[in-house]
Amino acid sequence: MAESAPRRCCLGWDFSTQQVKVVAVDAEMNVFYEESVHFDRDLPEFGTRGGVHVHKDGLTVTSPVLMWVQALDIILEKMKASGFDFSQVLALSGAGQQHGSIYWQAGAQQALRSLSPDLPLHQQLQACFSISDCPVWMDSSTTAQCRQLEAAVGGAQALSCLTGSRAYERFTGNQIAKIYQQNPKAYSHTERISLVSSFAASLFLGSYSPIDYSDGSGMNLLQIQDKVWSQACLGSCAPHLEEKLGPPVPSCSVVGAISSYYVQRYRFPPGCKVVAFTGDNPASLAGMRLEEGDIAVSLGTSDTLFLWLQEPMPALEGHIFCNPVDPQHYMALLCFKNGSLMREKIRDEFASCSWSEFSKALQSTEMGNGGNLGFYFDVMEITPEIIGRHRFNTENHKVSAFPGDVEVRALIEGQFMAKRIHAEGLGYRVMSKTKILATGGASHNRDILQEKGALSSYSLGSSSVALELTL
Ligand SMILES: Nc1ncnc2c1ncn2[C@@H]1O[C@H](COP(=O)(O)OP(=O)(O)O)[C@@H](O)[C@H]1O
Ligand SMILES: O=C(CO)[C@@H](O)[C@H](O)COP(=O)(O)O
Repeated sequence: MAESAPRRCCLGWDFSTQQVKVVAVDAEMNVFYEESVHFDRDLPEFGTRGGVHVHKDGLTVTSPVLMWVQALDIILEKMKASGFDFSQVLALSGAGQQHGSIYWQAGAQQALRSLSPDLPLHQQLQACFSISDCPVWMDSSTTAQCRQLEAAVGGAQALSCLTGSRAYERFTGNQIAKIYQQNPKAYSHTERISLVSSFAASLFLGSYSPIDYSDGSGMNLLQIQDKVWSQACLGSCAPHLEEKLGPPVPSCSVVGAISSYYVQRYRFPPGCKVVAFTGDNPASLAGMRLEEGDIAVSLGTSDTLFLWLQEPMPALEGHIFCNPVDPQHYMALLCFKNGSLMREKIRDEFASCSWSEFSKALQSTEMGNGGNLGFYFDVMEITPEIIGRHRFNTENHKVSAFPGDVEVRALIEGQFMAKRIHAEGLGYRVMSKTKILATGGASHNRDILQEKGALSSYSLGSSSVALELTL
């Protein structure tokens, strides 16, 4: 059999809530290789559901750090077994679920620097973390720390003007403050704190990778205009925090060459560059080549809506992050926690656990749902803070249930309506030329996307909305 010609490429990694994924992209921007490891399915020994552990209080949500490390081992071995030619990889970068934090124990940098190519990473990094279960973006247990931080800087709006967001429970500064207050020993044994993105980059770099401006904006710690850590915020959260975070860098920085571990074990070229990893939403803004005026909807575990901004407009709802492409610009983001997992629940309850039945329900009902409206928040929502299922019939009376098909449509219409209402609250206007781009797992479902386009046109009346799909 003829050998195929070597294909120079870059690798893109995604350490998201439910899985680790990789794509290889060639010089013509063709994605010619994809692989993934799904935490619940492929690493059942960690006992996660949807990639996380929800604690008894219903508010604390964590993920095991060694699960992420082992997922990387598995995916690299899968690539090797498939004959993937690592020697052609010129550079790699990637994304991580935002806000999650990793606590490297004293001595971990040394372990990272002296990895043996004979062993998988997870066997060598077992003793490297002072917190084994890391807080992730779904956590909402830090309300007390949020109020402390806002009080320390002169209130919610003042914090938003400084860091781009009022205090949010999942934002990393508040998570660090909770760990310092509740587990001071683990905090003092920590030599470095990474975000999921900079943690993943560190695994490839074989030393600590810096936090980038864009993902760093999701911490309530970074002054988004000056791009430096806010001394007032650091001081309010925990002592010696600046040295544990390290200086932040622009999102496009080359942070170094790949660790010799990968050169020896997988035959990566020694010059393979590691470009700073960033948050999954900033990475989507960059990867979807979003332009000013466009709006992107990501339908992953969370649903998010984001756009490119020239000037920051910090408010009490939503977030402003540093832009990952142009450090002079910004991006606005809204995050909805009841995204794909809520859709899966309604699918399981009303559409026989099948996406094709779910699609049939959407096809068999009319846009507008005969006046029936529903808002579904099985877990405490972020935008806005609300919980429960709320259904209203055509007479605007609250009801406790809809027929199955109506329920499915009410969920999808309610989700897109909420996105639109909150985006307009941020000052964003859908105009006749607005492109709405979609990404994330549920964007593969054309019937769900149909609703996105239809709802935009529907609520706009005569405006036509171009729907461009990025699958
Ligand atoms: N055909 C489909 N229709 C609707 N949703 C889907 C479909 N296929 C996958 N999904 C949803 O996509 C989600 C995963 O999306 P993904 O963007 O990969 O998430 P993450 O990056 O957060 O891990 C799953 O939870 C699943 O509900
Ligand atoms: O909290 C946010 C954004 O602020 C989430 O969007 C996380 O970044 C998780 O992303 P997914 O795993 O859903 O892609």
